[in-house]
Amino acid sequence: MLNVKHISKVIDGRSVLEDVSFYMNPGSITGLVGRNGAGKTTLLRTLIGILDPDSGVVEWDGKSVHHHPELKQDMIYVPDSTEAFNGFTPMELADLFQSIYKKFDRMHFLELMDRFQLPLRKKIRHFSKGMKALVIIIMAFSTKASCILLDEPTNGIDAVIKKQVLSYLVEEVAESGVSVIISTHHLEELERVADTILMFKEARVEAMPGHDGEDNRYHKMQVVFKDDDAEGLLSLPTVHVLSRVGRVYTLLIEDETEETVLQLEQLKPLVLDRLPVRLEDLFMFKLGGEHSHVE
Ligand SMILES: Nc1ncnc2c1ncn2[C@@H]1O[C@H](COP(=O)(O)OP(=O)(O)OP(=O)(O)O)[C@@H](O)[C@H]1O
Repeated sequence: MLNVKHISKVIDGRSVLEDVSFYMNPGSITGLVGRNGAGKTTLLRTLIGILDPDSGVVEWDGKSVHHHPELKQDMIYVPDSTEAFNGFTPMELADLFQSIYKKFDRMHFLELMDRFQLPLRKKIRHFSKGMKALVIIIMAFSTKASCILLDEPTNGIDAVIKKQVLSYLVEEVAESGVSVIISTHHLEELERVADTILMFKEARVEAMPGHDGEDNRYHKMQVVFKDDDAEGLLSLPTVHVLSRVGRVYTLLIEDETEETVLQLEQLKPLVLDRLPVRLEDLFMFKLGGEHSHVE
């Protein structure tokens, strides 16, 4: 199990990680989201031991990752750029990984390369983005590491390959019980696969359940008012406006929903409908800033 305890990191005088704590169970997928420059890559690089935290500890199965280099056999970080691998063929890369990761499963690697019809002896620089993404992910899972950190794994790949990559991830996690962290800006794909979402804001991380992007604390409603006067609505402390187009408001309601809905009904709206909460709604609400909604 990965256990991150109160890690903090300052880079160039700026606090990038501040008292970050969370844990990750075996056989789970954790999504890491946050705005550009929030600190996602820094967190992944700190978890794997490339960067040292200024304070706090990262434990894998009870041992500090930073004090037990042998744990690196069981953890792998896949960066968002695969340029370093361009000069290799997949077979050459497999040889390299096998020399580093003692549990590297060559049969598994060959089976997957065959399943996804990827060439073994062609230089990776000649692969499409999608093929590159798949090879690197296959390579990571073939190491048989129990903790796999993926930085933007589906960047720039088309919807068909993305679906294949995500299905493959879910299958691997279910079968082999590995723990996976995926850092991504593609919120809709996390909704489908993540058990937990870690949301970055101002160097701090909030963990929330990932079930289809829903969070029990929040409910989404669409309201249409008879006239332009929605002052009553905006004065309700548990109501946040996600968007407004004319008299149509999309709202995120926090806690005490029934009471708030009663108050909304008293404003006699023309329409008051419940909508499913998407991860994107929570992202906009929590990370979008004060003026993120459409006026
Ligand atoms: N080696 C470094 N030197 C100086 N500043 C750095 C370094 N690494 C990261 N930073 C700064 O730390 C902050 C977090 O960067 P990081 O790459 O972790 O963010 P991110 O969430 O992964 O961003 P993105 O989504 O755009 O990839 C940024 O302000 C970045 O400029």
